[in-house]
Amino acid sequence: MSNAVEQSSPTEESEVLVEVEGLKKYYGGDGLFADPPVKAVDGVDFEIRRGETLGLVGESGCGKSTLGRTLLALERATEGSIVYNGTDVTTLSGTELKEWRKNAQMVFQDPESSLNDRMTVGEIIREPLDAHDWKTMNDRRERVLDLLSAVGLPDKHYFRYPHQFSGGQRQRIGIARALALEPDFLVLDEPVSALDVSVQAKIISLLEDLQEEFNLTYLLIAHDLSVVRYISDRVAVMYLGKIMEMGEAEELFTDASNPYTQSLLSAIPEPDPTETSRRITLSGTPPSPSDAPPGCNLSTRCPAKIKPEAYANLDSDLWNAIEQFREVVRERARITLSTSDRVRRRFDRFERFDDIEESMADTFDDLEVPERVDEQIRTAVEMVKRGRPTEAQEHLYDEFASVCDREPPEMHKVSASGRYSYCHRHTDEYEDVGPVITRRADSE
Ligand SMILES: Nc1ncnc2c1ncn2[C@@H]1O[C@H](COP(=O)(O)OP(=O)(O)OP(=O)(O)O)[C@@H](O)[C@H]1O
Repeated sequence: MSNAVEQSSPTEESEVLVEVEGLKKYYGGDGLFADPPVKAVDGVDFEIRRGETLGLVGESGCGKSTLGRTLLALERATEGSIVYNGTDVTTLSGTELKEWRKNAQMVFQDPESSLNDRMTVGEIIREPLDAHDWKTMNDRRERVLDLLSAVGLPDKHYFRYPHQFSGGQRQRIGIARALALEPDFLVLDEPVSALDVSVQAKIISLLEDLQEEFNLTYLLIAHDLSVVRYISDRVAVMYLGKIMEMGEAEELFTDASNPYTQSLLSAIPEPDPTETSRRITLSGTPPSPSDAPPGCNLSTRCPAKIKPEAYANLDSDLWNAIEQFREVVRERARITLSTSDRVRRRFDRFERFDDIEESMADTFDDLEVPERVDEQIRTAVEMVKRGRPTEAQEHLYDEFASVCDREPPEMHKVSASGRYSYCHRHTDEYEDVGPVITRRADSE
């Protein structure tokens, strides 16, 4: 248990290289009649220390690549600051931005498509040097030869073409190119996921050697959690545009605090088949990043969600059924109605959502439903049938929402090393995450 804190860590011995505050990256949403924006990154605060590897994990679409690209100013931030070595990168443009970009580069996932097949390897690696008019042509050639050697490729590859190489070799070329301008900071976006396992190990070891040799700082985006655990000093866990938990890698992997991290980690297969660990499944599907829940981002799927006071002692199956039904109504509210549907609704002829009755029956038929709950559900069903799912959604929210639906959680320091996590359960007011998840899983 802990209290909400300003972001801080007692182990902040090393120098901070990148400091991110309130960073948001939204797509679209401009204009009077536009759809709501896609909130790919929705207010993240963290820092990256010089020389460390920060792992960034989370389900597909949670905003990892967007965050990586925004940190490199390849995307313009919607809000917030990215202070790199004292400079707020979000305020740079033109020559200043071009000059800054030397410091920070990206290594892409797919070595098949990220290299231009019409250029020789030498030209590919030299291109950033040419673009920045770096020293003389002779110096550039020397630099490329040095880089080839640094990534373990012989000089003779200078005049060859990328298609003559294997995936691993192509990734070495991509890494050499990223290093050309002597950056301090690299975003590695799934750098090994397109490679065979045996090749993955070699590229990881190369990245480690280069980090040591050139004192590089890495942000490593990867979906393979074992790779992240192996290579990262610290790890940030992202869900729906927000960081849910962040801290020392080994500690986070063995003692996660946030329900989302616990669920993500429970999906890793046990190396020892005699050990059985429980898989924590999240209900439903992730909400759209253009329609995130108003409270905690995880509130629609959380395995440790807090129940509202009036229903604190409600049977777990019934509680799950209510949550499931709320999700069904939420899905209906996301459907854009055609003009004819809206006309029918106006004249009380709307029938498109009549099957909500069936969904209600499927969800609640085997359960004992108290009168108060029954009444609320039936009212919502009538609203949906009349073509007003948003009203139904609000009606269910008013009755069944808990603190998790209503308020975004604050950041809490959850370990002595300074790991932090966003969850309402990290306060003394509520039972801790672990026992709740275990009890709910046992009762299923
Ligand atoms: N240029 C864009 N325009 C509109 N939406 C975008 C754009 N780029 C990303 N998105 C949306 O932003 C959200 C986050 O995408 P992003 O690629 O950053 O996620 P991710 O975690 O890196 O996913 P993955 O692991 O699959 O690469 C997604 O909903 C995606 O569709």
